[in-house]
Amino acid sequence: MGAIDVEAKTTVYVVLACFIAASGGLLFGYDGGCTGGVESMKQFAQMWFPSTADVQDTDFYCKFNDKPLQAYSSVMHFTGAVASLPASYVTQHFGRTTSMKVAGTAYILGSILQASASRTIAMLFIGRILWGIGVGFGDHCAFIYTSEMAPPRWRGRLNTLVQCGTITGIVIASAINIGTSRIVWGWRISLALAAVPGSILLLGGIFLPDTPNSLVERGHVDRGRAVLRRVRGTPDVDEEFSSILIANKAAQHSENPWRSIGRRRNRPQLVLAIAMPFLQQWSGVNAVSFFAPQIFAGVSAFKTNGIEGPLYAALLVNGVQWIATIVTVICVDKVGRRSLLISGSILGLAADFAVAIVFSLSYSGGPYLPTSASIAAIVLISLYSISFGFSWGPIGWLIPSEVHDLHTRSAGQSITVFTQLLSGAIVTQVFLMMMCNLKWGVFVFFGLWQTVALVFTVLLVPETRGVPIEKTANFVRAHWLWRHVTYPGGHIPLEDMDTRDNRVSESIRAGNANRLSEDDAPNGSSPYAAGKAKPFAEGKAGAVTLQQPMMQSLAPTRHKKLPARRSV
Ligand SMILES: OC[C@H]1O[C@](O)(CO)[C@@H](O)[C@@H]1O
Repeated sequence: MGAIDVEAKTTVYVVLACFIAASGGLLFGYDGGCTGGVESMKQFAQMWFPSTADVQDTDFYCKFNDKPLQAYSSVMHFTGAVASLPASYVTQHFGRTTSMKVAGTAYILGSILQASASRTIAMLFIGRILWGIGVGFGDHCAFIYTSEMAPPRWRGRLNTLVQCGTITGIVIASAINIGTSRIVWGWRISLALAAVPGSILLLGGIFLPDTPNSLVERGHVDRGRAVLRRVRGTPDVDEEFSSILIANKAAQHSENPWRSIGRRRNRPQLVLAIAMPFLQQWSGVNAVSFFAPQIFAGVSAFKTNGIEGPLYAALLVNGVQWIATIVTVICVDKVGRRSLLISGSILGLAADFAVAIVFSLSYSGGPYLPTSASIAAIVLISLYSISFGFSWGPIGWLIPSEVHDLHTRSAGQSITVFTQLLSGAIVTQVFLMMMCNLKWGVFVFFGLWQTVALVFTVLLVPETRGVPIEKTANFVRAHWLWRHVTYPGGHIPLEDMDTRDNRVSESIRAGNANRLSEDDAPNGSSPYAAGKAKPFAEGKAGAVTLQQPMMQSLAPTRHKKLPARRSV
């Protein structure tokens, strides 16, 4: 029995399309890297937040504990969280590329407003609100676009490009800030340059094709097939296209996706959609990415370098994260998601606790840490940053974006973007206040969240590497623990067994669906549920292959014999 490799070619075209879509991440990153640095520039601080402009003698932990400054930092996140909800509607009903256009346009307008702000601080805040809209829409569509365009074997790699875009944006903005901090009104240049990633995304929205899944979902079946042929670089796409059609057919519920996602059968996906971005943010990454210049402004090793010293430290910490993220882009489809998450959590929590120990032992009041402690802090914060870069940074986005059925995918992605940005907003808003009150304890706090993330991953995160996107939802439902949440008694119904198990698919082909469940699943337990059958077969180099009978069992006529799907 021949196995059919559904891995189509990974064409230059699809890689390029995903690169452009990944600039949805660039918007987010540029914002993060730019804002922290701009806030630490003297002219900007004197003009807009005068109480933070002269902090020479203030306590190390409390230097930047300024309410308006925190509000300016976090307003982008709050708006982004809110914007991700309408983004779901637009992405689902008007296409992924329409959301790209909205995101790019809002971001460009936000840059113009902030860079030209004078007299009233409202211009700064409105500009940042527009950036929030850009990030809410941009993150929403970028992850869905890359997941749907990518062939299964490359999905992890292409999807993690978005986070790679984010950290690239942070690094570029950190480098630009070093240059602009030497120029009078340099902060305006930093803010104006944000229009560049906005323009890339806008042009992408105008010139890129929408995904085959979105086109089919919106009734453009022929265009969907044509795009699939173009991105796969072959006319022979019938098998993949038929699974998109079937997934679309299954998705044509009359039920509202927001209601569907709350159903019992979608509970694991919903929990992953919320927990992954939540845990990603509560590991404290924004404290490091956005506030690195502020943290390092209190570190004695940099005090002689004026404003530039902390900016260099920020560049270093984000630069190592950038390298770690690229490593994951390269290896995520080989190594798998779980092992990266687990090792990242362990390294991250160790680094957090170690930073807390260094700070607690060396702090004796006053504005600066001793030099040896400063160096230790930079090394440890860099280690934390590396751990985030190869694990929760990219994979905290990847898993939630690939686990939903087509019908609930856009709503699910909104929930993820909403949770991510809301958590980011809260961390951003309270971090400087927490640092002032908890002092080194803030790093213990973040370390504890990393411990929660570790336990969550071990128990509840399924390994979705190589599973075709049309099948990940059933794959997750069948996870050894989740299946007890998804199905009454933990028994997987036959219609959800769209696995590569030959026995299942051959029996379906032979019209023995009912016999299979009686013979092979005594007491109602299925061979899959009982762990006898392997859900997915792996070919060479981790490529997932579809078995011939499985493909035939996917044909709509074969489903006639299957029991009707219940809403659980
Ligand atoms: O790389 C760090 C950055 O990435 C994000 O997690 C977004 O994916 C941000 O919250 C953070 O600042």
